[in-house]
Amino acid sequence: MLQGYFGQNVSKMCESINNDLKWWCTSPFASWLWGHELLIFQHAAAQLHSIWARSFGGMYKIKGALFHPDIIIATDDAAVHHIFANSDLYVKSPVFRPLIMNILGKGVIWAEGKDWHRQRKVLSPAFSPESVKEMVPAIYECAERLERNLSNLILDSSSKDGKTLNIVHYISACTLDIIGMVGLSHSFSAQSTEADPNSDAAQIRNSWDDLVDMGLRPLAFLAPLIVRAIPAVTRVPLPLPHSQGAVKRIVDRIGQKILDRERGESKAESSTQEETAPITRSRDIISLLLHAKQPGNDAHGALTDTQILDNVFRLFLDCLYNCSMAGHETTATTLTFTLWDLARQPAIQDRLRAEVLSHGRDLSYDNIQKLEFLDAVLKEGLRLHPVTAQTERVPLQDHVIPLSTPVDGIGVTLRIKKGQVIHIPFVSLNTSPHAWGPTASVFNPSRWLEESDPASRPHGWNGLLSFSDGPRNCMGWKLAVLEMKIILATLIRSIVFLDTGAVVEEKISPGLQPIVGGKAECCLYF
Ligand code: HEM
Repeated sequence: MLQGYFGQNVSKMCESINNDLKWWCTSPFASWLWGHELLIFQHAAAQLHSIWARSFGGMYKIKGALFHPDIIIATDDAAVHHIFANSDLYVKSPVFRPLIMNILGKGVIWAEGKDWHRQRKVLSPAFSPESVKEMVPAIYECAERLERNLSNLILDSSSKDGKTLNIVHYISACTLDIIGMVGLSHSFSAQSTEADPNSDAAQIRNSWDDLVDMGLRPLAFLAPLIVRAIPAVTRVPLPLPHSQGAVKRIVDRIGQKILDRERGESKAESSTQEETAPITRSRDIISLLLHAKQPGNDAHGALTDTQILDNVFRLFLDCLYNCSMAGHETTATTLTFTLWDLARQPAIQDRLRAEVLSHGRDLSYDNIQKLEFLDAVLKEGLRLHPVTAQTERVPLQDHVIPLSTPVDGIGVTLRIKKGQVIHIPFVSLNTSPHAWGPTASVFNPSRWLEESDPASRPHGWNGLLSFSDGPRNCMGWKLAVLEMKIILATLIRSIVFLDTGAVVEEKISPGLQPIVGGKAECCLYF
């Protein structure tokens, strides 16, 4: 029988769950082989955790697959805040680190301890408010290109009844172009209408599609479980790391080219600096990393070439696997889901369009900041569809976790052992009725415009866990938010998005994905 962590009554849970979970209710045991993990995989992202958290409270245990010890699911606000605040103690699973290293290299996402502190410090200036503001012209350029491309496609459509497009690829091409320009001063031309199918952008796109497809197959359930049961398997060339290896090779090659170009430029700069006025150094990420390597700059210590490449790579495949998604894919997926929400709620879409158009066609940076409803729509999209649907942490020593809701027989703290695997489902936290009220699962941007005491909100960015929390929160959140606001405002001012009526399921592969008929896609009608 499913054990509420603290032994709550299972019949209480049965009252609140829907029909397709009846099997679960009547099942006396978790599967002896798969524990509860197969069931969780078979459902929509974190769907079961949201239900179980309502029945068992903020902390409960599930049975691990392949005889893995029980896993704690944490959705208690104080506990989750405590875990993220102590990021040196609660680390990403050591078992999966070699896999992350194979896929992502030894960049900031893989690093722990002193290495992570150093890399994060070196990267931080690239994401300061001033640096992000400098990225605005590039973001506008790409957003307007997307608006033009979509408008032309709609106008060219021979059908009088409008046009249906899978919006995912268009938005992701736009955000790839943005990340190329702001991160690397590199143009991928992903939005070019005459795109070469062999171009880097096309290859990145194809590899990403392969990865998403693979994540929807049964192997995606098995692969991490096998790695967890037999960690040495990460040294065997498995299909999954191979597919990502292809992307890594592309990105390493681009990264190396950019590195050589930047090195050439810095040499040229230093040889002319004595004769001319000092040259303003570019603030893109690669330049910042190279700056950290300059002799005499001991502030952060020198990064090795491999670390520089790993961080370049990191830009493209940001958060992949452990926290999933590429820097551009995270943003693209959030936008896709938000547009889908707007397509299903035409009144909300109209209200957003009216707000954007009230500023004319001049969508300056300052004007964008003033758009309160746009801000509310974006927050609501991020709340309902956190692309990193869940994450995992493991304590390096025995520890005591504080709880916001005292539990009978346990009290206000929970003692946990070193090595205990803890899963934190962001989706469930962001849609908890306890924090967000009875309409927690409904797309209702107006909730952000209502008076509320900020202290009553959960921890995280505006009470959301979408960008995680604590010292290891998302480094790119300011860029992501600005980028999404500009793209959304640019599109909504001239295009009306309509729902096709297709049933879209949200699955994790490797981050949250819109899935229609077993395939990753989100079609909208224009
Ligand atoms: C909507 C867009 C985005 C979302 C929802 C998002 C979400 C997240 C989350 C949840 C984490 C923590 C994952 C974990 O610890 O398990 C993370 C980490 C990170 N994100 Fe993002 N991200 C987004 C966009 C970006 C962008 C555009 C960049 C940079 C270009 C970026 C850079 C990073 C970095 C560097 C980390 C690792 C931080 C560290 O470990 O110290 N993210 N992101």
